[in-house]
Amino acid sequence: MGHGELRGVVALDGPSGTGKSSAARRLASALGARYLDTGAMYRAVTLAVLRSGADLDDADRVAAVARDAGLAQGTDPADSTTTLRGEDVGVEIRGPEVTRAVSPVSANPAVRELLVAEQRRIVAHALSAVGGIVVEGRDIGTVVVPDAGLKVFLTADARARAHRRARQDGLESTVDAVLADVERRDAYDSSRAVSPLRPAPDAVELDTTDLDLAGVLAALLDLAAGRGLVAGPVRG
Ligand SMILES: Nc1ncnc2c1ncn2[C@@H]1O[C@H](COP(=O)(O)OP(=O)(O)O)[C@@H](O)[C@H]1O
Ligand SMILES: Nc1ccn([C@H]2C[C@H](O)[C@@H](COP(=O)(O)OP(=O)(O)O)O2)c(=O)n1
Repeated sequence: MGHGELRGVVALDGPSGTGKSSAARRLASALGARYLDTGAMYRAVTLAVLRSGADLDDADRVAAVARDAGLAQGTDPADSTTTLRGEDVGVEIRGPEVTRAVSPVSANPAVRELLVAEQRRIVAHALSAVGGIVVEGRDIGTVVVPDAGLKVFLTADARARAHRRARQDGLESTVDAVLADVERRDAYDSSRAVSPLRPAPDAVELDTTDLDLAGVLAALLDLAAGRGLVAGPVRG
């Protein structure tokens, strides 16, 4: 409230546990904008692949399952739903089976081509409907919306990210296991051939290790306002 309205696209990228989802959702809510969680889309396709029994290494089969999955991703920051043929899979896509398989599925070039096209369609629709959208993922500033008005690359120490993730999952005792998983997925996502995780040359890097969520939101609001992306009253 009282922050003004987002005009254009804010792209938030970065590794797991840096706070992309939390920050993107809050920023979109504060600025009356839509919110797109692209990781949820890769996770939902991964769930469809696991359910189909397809071999994760069978690139053609995985791509065919992705095309037939009936995926729909909502953009309401207060309730962003992910459905497969109308079935809400928001909880299941956060489970360990999907988390284990999502990196290889998201490295599939045909899957990326399909989802990037869908993400661009969602962005264009949001811009014409409400004028602003916050999009988070790994390749938003580099591939999906290279002309975004603001690109932010979130970072944080791996151990801080593992602590956040473990707390989120209610597994405080297994920080070391979560840390290993976070580091494995970072390495995989950063080294894949297609759209590897890396900051766009014109992205602003924001280290969230020592910031709480309110601090991250304040920094993002300042950056968006500084880029002239916020119309109307800016704070107070
Ligand atoms: N700056 C922060 N300080 C403390 N906890 C945070 C911060 N950012 C995120 N978290 C917590 O860490 C967990 C992972 O955050 P999330 O937004 O899902 O990260 P990402 O989308 O980058 O994987 C969530 O439980 C969230 O509440
Ligand atoms: N734009 C995107 C978003 C996610 N991915 C891949 C890489 C990630 O390991 C998985 C899951 O992304 P998600 O943001 O849900 O993951 P975390 O919340 O960080 O655990 O999807 C991607 O390749 N490109």
